[in-house]
Amino acid sequence: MKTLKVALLGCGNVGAQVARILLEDAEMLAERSGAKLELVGIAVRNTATKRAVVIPEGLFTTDAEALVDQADIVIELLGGMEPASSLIRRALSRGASVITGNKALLAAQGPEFNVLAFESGAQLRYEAAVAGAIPILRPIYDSLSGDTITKVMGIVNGTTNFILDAMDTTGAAFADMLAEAQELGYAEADPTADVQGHDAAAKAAILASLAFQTDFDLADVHCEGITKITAEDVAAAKDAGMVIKLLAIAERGVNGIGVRVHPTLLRRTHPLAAVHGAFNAIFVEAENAGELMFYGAGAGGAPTASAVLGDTVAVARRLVTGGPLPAIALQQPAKVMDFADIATSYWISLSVSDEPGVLASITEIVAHHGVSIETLLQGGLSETEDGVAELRIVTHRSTEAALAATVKTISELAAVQEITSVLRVEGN
Ligand SMILES: NC(=O)C1=CN([C@@H]2O[C@H](COP(=O)(O)OP(=O)(O)OC[C@H]3O[C@@H](n4cnc5c(N)ncnc54)[C@H](OP(=O)(O)O)[C@@H]3O)[C@@H](O)[C@H]2O)C=CC1
Ligand SMILES: N[C@@H](CC=O)C(=O)O
Repeated sequence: MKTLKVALLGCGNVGAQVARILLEDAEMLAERSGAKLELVGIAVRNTATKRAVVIPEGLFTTDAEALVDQADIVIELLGGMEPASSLIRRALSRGASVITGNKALLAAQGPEFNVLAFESGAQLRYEAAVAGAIPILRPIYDSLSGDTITKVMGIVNGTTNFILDAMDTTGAAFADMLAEAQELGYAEADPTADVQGHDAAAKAAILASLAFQTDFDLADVHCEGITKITAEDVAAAKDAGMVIKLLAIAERGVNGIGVRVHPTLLRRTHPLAAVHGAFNAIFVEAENAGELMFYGAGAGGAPTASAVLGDTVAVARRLVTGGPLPAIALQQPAKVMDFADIATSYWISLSVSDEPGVLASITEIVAHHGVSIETLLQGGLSETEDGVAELRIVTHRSTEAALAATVKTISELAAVQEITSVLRVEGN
């Protein structure tokens, strides 16, 4: 049986689990690959660090370049831009195949890596980069290649779902749940990438690129994180039979493809509302397949390692059987829809002076901007002791531009004391 040399870059949350599986399940992996997968080394920053799993000491090295230069397959799980980018380029340039979970790097440099891989005949796979253990990239790119995808919408960040879910179900505090997500190995090395939405935005760019056969990068994704979501927002949503989730949405519109990440209100009857903890789920709509939903563990060492090993076996099989790689698909230039043109509906929560005519003025403003009201929550105005009343409005779908203008004009009304929150609503 052929032996393929595997270099592992990184031995953190995910890398340590990949090493464990490569060592513990070597026989099973060899049977499935048709080749012995020999772990020849693990590059880390500090070889003395105690690891989550027992790994022979002799495997560790700080010389990542030398390790890459002797490998048939390089698994990059360092995270960040450098040295990950240079090491991936080094591997691909010499024809070694690369597996990575580094969505931030792929969203920035994926097209260049694809070209390098094509030129040298190397394989590049990155199923772990989006939604942890869930097989989503291969289904989108391969299984649905005979269909036309119209929309991809999902929860693709485990850390933020873990935080928002805990705020909703137990009333836990944002900061406490972020610390726990870090402890459990869900968060990025710099967790601001999770809570500010950048991790989900990178995944949205990758999903959109594969779903719509065009190259999107981070700059094409409208991105809002969850740092402004308060306990009051979560409670108000709950009160209205809704839940707040951070969604990544890529959809075909009249003027192109819109890709966005933002906190979104969902009715509790929506399937995505039932995605708890660090789980992820992705809805795909295609012209002929209709609606599909993919669900599973979206973060964490072992679940993510499962996706990495799936790619490793797939790469090894091709290295064993040989044969030409499929020709690289000619990517169309991205026609990114202007965010202002995207159609959505708004939840507007505001406090107003409890005086006659307020409701009529607000209704008039909304209509003036061509927007229509779907629901006035809590029956419209509900009086409080100090003459201030809370009002919650859910609009029908309209353009972002019209909705933002509506909110601005409402905020200028003398009777409006504060716009307490503006969130988007999906699935109504
Ligand atoms: N955690 C998760 O749930 C998921 C993570 N990913 C992605 O997988 C990748 C790895 O994530 P994760 O395992 O959580 O990250 P960790 O921060 O836990 O681990 C990173 C590893 O890389 C090593 N490393 C970092 N920089 C260098 C360097 N300059 N030279 C040598 N070694 C270096 C570290 O070495 P040392 O230990 O010595 O410090 C560590 O072993 C990231 O791209 C992440 O986005 C993808 C899906 C899910
Ligand atoms: N930090 C990420 C890890 C997986 O991609 C997340 O929380 O989803």
